[in-house]
Amino acid sequence: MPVPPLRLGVNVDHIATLRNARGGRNPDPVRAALAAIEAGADGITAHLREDRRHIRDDDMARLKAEISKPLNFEMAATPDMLGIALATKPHAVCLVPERREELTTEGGLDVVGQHNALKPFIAQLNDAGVRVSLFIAPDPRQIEMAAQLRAPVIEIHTGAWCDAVADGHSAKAEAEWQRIVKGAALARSAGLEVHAGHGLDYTTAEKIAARPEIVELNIGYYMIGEALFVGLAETVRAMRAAMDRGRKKVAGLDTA
Ligand SMILES: CC(=O)[C@@H](O)[C@H](O)COP(=O)(O)O
Ligand SMILES: NCC(=O)COP(=O)(O)O
Repeated sequence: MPVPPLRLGVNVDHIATLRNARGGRNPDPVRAALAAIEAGADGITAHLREDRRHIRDDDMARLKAEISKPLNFEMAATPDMLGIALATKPHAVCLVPERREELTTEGGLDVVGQHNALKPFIAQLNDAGVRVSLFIAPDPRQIEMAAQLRAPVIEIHTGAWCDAVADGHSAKAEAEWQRIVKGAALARSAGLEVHAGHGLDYTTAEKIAARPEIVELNIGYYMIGEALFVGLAETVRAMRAAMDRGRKKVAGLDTA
């Protein structure tokens, strides 16, 4: 059987985290999205959190207006967010759990416990032609309920696996990996499209890319961090050049 291509969705949330540290407009997550697409990203992911800690409403609107690739709008299942998503009409909405006090999205959505509450959100988004994805742990009960709820897509939360790999907890990492492998196979056999993401780096992305059931990875935080190092030297050179150009404009200046 042919192996489907694996799409890369670049999450630009943490460009906005940096921008918000100073307020203002820089660095701009839309500029980052355009650069990511130019470099080969197949789509852009952004999470409009209820507390607006990174992406803001106008970022989401600008992303939808300015990017040429699919926008994956991550959000909590709340009436306010549903209204914004229906007005924005992104390619996809990924429903995620949210707690204000968390540092990052710590677990998957409890679709088993919340199936009655989630049903109308999924139905309205489906009716609006938005592809719905549920961000869940690789837990068989959650996967089966996602299929029953008629969500076409799940995104497996890879955070627990990535944390265990990064912390060198090999037994835990292997157990989490097996959950992902089995969960991806179960989801595929239940007719779901399978995505994965959270905390992926080069090593974990390479490993999970070998799972043929998974057709999309959404990756942000690690790449934004790496981009600083890859880009810093060039940025320092550009700043040096700008300063030198300015200095040369001062008539008669002794630059020795
Ligand atoms: C749902 C998800 O995994 C991403 O949206 C990621 O969580 C973004 O980073 P924060 O969790 O820090 O908002
Ligand atoms: N849904 C996961 C995502 O968009 C990216 O997560 P991370 O790489 O920023 O941890």
